[in-house]
Amino acid sequence: MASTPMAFQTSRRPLLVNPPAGLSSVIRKKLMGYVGFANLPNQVHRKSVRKGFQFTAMVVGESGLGKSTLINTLFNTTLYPAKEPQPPSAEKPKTVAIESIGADIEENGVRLHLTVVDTPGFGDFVNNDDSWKPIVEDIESRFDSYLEQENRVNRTKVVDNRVHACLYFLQPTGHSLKQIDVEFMRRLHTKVNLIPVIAKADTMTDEELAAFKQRILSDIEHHNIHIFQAPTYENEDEETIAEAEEIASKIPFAVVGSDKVVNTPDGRQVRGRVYPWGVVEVDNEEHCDFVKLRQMLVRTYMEELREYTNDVLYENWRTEKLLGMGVAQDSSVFKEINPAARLQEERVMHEAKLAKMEAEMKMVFQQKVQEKESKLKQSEEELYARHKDMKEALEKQRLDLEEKKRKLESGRPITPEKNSTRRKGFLPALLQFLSSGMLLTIHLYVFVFFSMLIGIVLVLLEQAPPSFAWILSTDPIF
Ligand SMILES: Nc1nc2c(ncn2[C@@H]2O[C@H](COP(=O)(O)OP(=O)(O)OP(=O)(O)O)[C@@H](O)[C@H]2O)c(=O)[nH]1
Repeated sequence: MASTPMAFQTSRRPLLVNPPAGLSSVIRKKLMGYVGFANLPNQVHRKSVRKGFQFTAMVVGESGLGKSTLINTLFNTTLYPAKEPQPPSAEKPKTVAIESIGADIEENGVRLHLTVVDTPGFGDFVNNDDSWKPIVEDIESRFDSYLEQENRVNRTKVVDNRVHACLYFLQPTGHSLKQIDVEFMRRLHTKVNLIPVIAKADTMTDEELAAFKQRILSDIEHHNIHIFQAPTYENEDEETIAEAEEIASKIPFAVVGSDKVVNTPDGRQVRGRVYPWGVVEVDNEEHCDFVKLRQMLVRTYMEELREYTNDVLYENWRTEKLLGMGVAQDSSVFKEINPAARLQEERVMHEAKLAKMEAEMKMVFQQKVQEKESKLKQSEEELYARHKDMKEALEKQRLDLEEKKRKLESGRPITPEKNSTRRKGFLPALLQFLSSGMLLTIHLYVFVFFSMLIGIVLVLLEQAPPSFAWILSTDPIF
C-alpha cells in the first residue's frame, strides 16, 4: 500500500491553535490537491439509481371523478385498465374498500416502484359520516407495520409501505368544500401529505375555477387543515424559489385527465380530451394544472414528500403512540455535551454527594451519641436508686442497733414486747402470785428466826441491852 496517496497532499502545520476549553486540540489540514469528496452526490445518485425508488400514492374521491384516469396520466402508464361499465343490477359495496396496485416503472434508467392505493366506495353512500375511518385505519396500519419492522433485530429488509401522498379529488361543483371533504381532510391532514385536486377541471370556466379555488383555500384555512406545500430553503437559487412559488399558487390543482393521444386542429398529437369546440390538452399549462401537479408530485418534490412523511408525519404518530403506551423519553440522552460543562456538572454532583454523605454520617453519629447518653443516664438512675435503697437499709439497721443498745443499756429485755405481749394463763398467774406470797412469808420467818437467834445469843452473853429483853419474854409477836 502506498504511504501517501498520489491525488493529494496535506500540510502538516496545525491551523487551529487555541481550542475551546475542555476540547482536545483539533488539527485542521489544508488540502493541497483534489481529494474527491465533491463527488459524493454522484455516489449517492448512482446508489439511488441502482436501488431504485419506492413511492406510495393514495387517491380518494367520489366514484367517477377521474382518479384512475389521472393516475394513468401522471405516470404515463395503464396502471388502471379501462373499466367495464357496471350493470345497474350489480350489487354495490356497502363499505369503503382499500385496494393497492403496484407497478415497476422505468424512465431514463431510473426505476420507480409505484404503489397506488385506491379507496372505492368513498362518498358513495347515503350516509358518508364514517367514510374516512377505513382510510385512517389503513394509513395507521401502514405506520404500525413500519414501526414493527424498525423494532426488529434484523432490519436489512425494511419495506416502506407508508402512504407518501394523498390526492384528494374535489367535485367540480363551483361552490365550496362539502362536509365530507372537510371531515376527511380534518381527520387525515396529520397523517398524510394532503394534495387537493379539482377533478374534471375542463367542466369549469377559468373564472369559475379561480373563484372555486379561492373558496376552497379559505375553507381549508378556516378549518385549520394542513395541506402539503412545496418547501423552500435558504440559499436556494431564484429559479427554484420561483418554481416553488408557482406550484404553490396553483393549489388546489385543477386537473384534466386523459391517457389517450388525440390530434389537435393544428396537427399536433397530444394527451387530451376532444370536444366539439376544441381539444383540452392535459400537458398544456394554459388548459389545466396537470403539469404543475406532476411537477410537485413526481418531478421536484417526490423525495420531499417521502421525507416529510418519514420525518414529520410518521415521527409525530410514533411519538404519540409510544407516549400512549407509557414509553417516556429521557431528555438527557440527546443533550449536547460540552466537556467543560460536563466536568463542572460532575464536580457539583460529586460535591453534593459528599455533602449528603457527611450529613448522613453526622446524623448517625448524633444518633449513636444520643443512644449512649440515654443508656448512661438510665444506668446512673439505676445506680442512684440502688444507692438510696442501700442507704435506707443501713439507716434502718443503724436505728435498730441503736435501739438495741439503748435497751441493753437500760437493762430492759431486748425483746420486751415478746414477754409483755405473751398472754399468760390463769393458773401460771395464780402460781406466781402464791409463790411470791409464800416467798415473803418465808423471808419473814427467816428474819424472825435469825432475830430471835441473835437475841438469844445476846441474852446468853448477858450483854444484851434491855431493849432486847422482850426476846426472852414469852409474848408472841404475832
Ligand atoms: N370531463 C372529464 N372527464 C374525465 C376526466 N377524467 C376522467 N374522466 C372520465 O370520467 C369517467 C370516470 O373516470 P375514472 O377514471 O374511471 O374515474 P374514477 O374516479 O377512477 O372512478 P371509480 O373507479 O368508479 O372510482 C371516465 O369516463 C373518464 O373518461 C376529466 O378530467 N374530465
